[in-house]
Amino acid sequence: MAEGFASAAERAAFIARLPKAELHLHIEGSLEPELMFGLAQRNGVAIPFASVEEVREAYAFSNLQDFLDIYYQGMRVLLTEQDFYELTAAYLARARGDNVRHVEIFFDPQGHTERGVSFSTVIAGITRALDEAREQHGLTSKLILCFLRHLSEADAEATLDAALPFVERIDGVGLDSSEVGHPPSKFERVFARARSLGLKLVAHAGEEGPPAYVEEALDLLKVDRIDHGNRSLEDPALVRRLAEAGVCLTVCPLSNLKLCVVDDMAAHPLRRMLEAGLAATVNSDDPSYFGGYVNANYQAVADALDLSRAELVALARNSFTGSFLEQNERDRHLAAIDAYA
Ligand SMILES: Nc1ncnc2[nH]cnc12
Ligand SMILES: [Zn+2]
Repeated sequence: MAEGFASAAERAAFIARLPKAELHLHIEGSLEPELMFGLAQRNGVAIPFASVEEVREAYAFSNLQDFLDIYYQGMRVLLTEQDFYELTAAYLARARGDNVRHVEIFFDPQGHTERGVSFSTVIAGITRALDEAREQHGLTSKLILCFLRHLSEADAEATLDAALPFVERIDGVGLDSSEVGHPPSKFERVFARARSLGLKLVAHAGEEGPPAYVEEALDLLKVDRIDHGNRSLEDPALVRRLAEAGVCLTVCPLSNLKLCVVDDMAAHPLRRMLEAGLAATVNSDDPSYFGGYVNANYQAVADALDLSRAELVALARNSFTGSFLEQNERDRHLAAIDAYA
């Protein structure tokens, strides 16, 4: 057992009560099969599954694209403001159960507007649940609009236009979907416009794509954080740069395993990232599809790598220092971690 824990059960209890932030969560990826079935029925949307068990059996992926095909199909049951509210409220309840104190949520508006669901419907449902969680439970949040990188930059520009009436409710923009063949450079102009609007910037990079995509995200998009970033480790100069600049990486262990970014959790690069001085964090990405929410991700990687108390505390601290919270809020959470640890 790692230093500081008498047993795996003691480490599990420590993780469960550790205050943490989640910085990489696609709200559409938290759609549990039970809710998918319920919404399909309520909205009269046909889905190609006969049971919840059949849905879960379909969640066997050999790469990112395999997953994305089923993820875009799943979100077709989301039609009304109430649907987006229920989806978001269900995730926030899970997050609270994992002692998550702050969340930064991605949403994919193009996955909805292309089906005729308006931007205002999506954002009204999500923000109603976020506001409720803040008022009732003190769970704070930021909202990040992701552009789908397999679509054109013109489509992303039109999406940013559609977001303008709601820009007060949006904290940042991101870049997700099929990575290889869709480098960050494709979105340089729309990210520059988002930056000029005062929005924070993040991008998925180095999940399946090469280290050069991480460099492009930094140099051309000028991102504040890198989502995933695993393949940065292939380039020692890039690792040094990320460490020196303190760039937060939002790492997603169960996602990496399910999408075959790593072959085995014991080979996960999280400890190597920490040892290299990278500001790595642990997140769930698409928890309904990948088999677990944030504590399950901490648990899986901690068990496989035998992470110590100090390493777990570092990961939780990184989740707040890498967040878009105001400094005094970050300090309040860091003090809570120190008091707990
Ligand atoms: N892990 C992931 N990578 C890229 N796009 C995504 N969309 C939802 N999850 C994603
Ligand atoms: Zn992601």
